[in-house]
Amino acid sequence: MFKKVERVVCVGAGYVGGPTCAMIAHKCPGITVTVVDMNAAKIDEWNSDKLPIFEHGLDEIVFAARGKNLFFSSDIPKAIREADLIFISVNTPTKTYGRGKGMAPDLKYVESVARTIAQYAGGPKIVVEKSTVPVKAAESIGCILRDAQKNCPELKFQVLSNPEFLAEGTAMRDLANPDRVLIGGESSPEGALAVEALVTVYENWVPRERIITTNTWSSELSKLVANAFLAQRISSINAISAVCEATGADVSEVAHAVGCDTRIGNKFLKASVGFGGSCFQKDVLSLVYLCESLNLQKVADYWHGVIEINDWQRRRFADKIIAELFNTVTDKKIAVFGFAFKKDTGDTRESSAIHVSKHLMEEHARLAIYDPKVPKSQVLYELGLQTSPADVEKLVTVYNDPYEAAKDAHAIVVLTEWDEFTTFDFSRIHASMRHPAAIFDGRLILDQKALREIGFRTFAIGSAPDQAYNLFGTSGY
Ligand SMILES: NC(=O)c1ccc[n+]([C@@H]2O[C@H](COP(=O)([O-])OP(=O)(O)OC[C@H]3O[C@@H](n4cnc5c(N)ncnc54)[C@H](O)[C@@H]3O)[C@@H](O)[C@H]2O)c1
Ligand SMILES: O=c1ccn([C@@H]2O[C@H](COP(=O)(O)OP(=O)(O)O[C@H]3O[C@H](CO)[C@@H](O)[C@H](O)[C@H]3O)[C@@H](O)[C@H]2O)c(=O)[nH]1
Repeated sequence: MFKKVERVVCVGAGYVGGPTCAMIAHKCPGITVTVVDMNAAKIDEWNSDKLPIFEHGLDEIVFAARGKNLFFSSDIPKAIREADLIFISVNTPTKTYGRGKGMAPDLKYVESVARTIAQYAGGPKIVVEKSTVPVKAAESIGCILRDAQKNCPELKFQVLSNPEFLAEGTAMRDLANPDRVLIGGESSPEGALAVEALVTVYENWVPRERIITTNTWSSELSKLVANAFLAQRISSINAISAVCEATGADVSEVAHAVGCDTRIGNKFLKASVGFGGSCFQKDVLSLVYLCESLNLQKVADYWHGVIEINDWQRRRFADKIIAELFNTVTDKKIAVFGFAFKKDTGDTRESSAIHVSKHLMEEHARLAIYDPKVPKSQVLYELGLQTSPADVEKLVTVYNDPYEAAKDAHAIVVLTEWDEFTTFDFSRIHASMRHPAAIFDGRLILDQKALREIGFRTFAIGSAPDQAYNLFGTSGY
């Protein structure tokens, strides 16, 4: 029933759908790939010279394949009709209303795509969940598709789970050389054929031993668990960063010493002002909600601790800034360096910068925000959602020049680990600031000693105040 895959469609032209399909088109010249989206403006951008998202290496691949075997279109019915295999790669944000509000993922977009496929398929299709979904979501998609089969016997569907593990900022590298590709499917002969059809697509560039096949529910759950484990490592080291600050241990040294144990490993142990991004919080909350729904409250509480520590770390950092600026930031200009949730992306979803900025705005600080990739409109939009447009208007200015942002500021707060921040002329910056001038490094990227020699008061996550300089007390938190 499922022949060799020649036409792939991806519904959802976002951070996952765009780069993933660009990579498939690049690696599989024999496959025609069409990416569709209900947002026509976004499709226009994908068809333009300025793509809607920034990832190293993405432009080159898209510009080379576009119009040959890679297409971006708003004609969803046509694309679905012509496809052999359809990726569902739409957003699954945390619900903001109703049952499961603030915890469960909103599956309305996934369901809507399933219904559209049911309506326009016209023949056999392999439907692949690429979106991150709770366990058993494939069952709901299958149910909608099976219902359509009742009136149209030529329709045949197999639903697979194929979660995506790319990280933003390194998406093209991750896609070109994944640690693993995970495919879950039914154990029936038809299911096995569908799994094999998708394996064949990935085999164009991923070694077979790195393609893992499992049952559908293992695949869906593994995605949530992978993100929960990664987020847990960050919360673990961030919890330890507080112990370091109180004791004179240094969190980078501790992370290095601990991470050298090959059983633990050295990745995802960088202390920070808290993890951000569209995935970690959403997916850990989704796991917590799942556990609660299964009456596994102890397990739910355990994973919820990861989120609690993350919120606490953001708050703790903001409180430290306020305490060290003599317990008041009212009307003080504070330069914020970095607004994206991590370097090498313009994405601000759930960025810790939003939360730290919000806490400082509640204390009436005047924020001067600089980020090399995040547009002004996006900064104002994100902060407007958290506070009020009037407060944003009054308290926030977005700068294109970091030196202007720092001029006359009482402090600089580093919230994203952009490489360029380490290249700034901090002597020049110090000279232009109000004194005593302070730097709060929430990403551990700056040379504290060099900054102190220039004359800055410094604070870095996870390191105790330098006793030789004795610039900060231990008060405040
Ligand atoms: N962003 C990441 O780094 C990442 C990595 C791995 C997995 N994921 C998961 O992948 C999924 C997609 O994430 P994303 O970051 O690409 O989201 P996104 O918001 O960037 O893109 C989703 C796109 O889907 C479109 N869409 C929604 N409903 C639609 C419909 N019914 N028909 C057509 N188009 C529709 C939206 O217009 C949007 O352009 C999520 O489940 C996410 O958790 C994301
Ligand atoms: O040691 C570390 C590593 C990361 N972070 C922060 O954690 C957040 C997430 O970073 P990262 O995981 O690199 O980026 P994402 O794009 O959110 O990718 C995660 O979420 C994706 C969506 O599910 C998954 O596909 C990826 O595998 C998973 O890494 C960012 O704010 C980072 O600054 C730290 O604070 N310390």
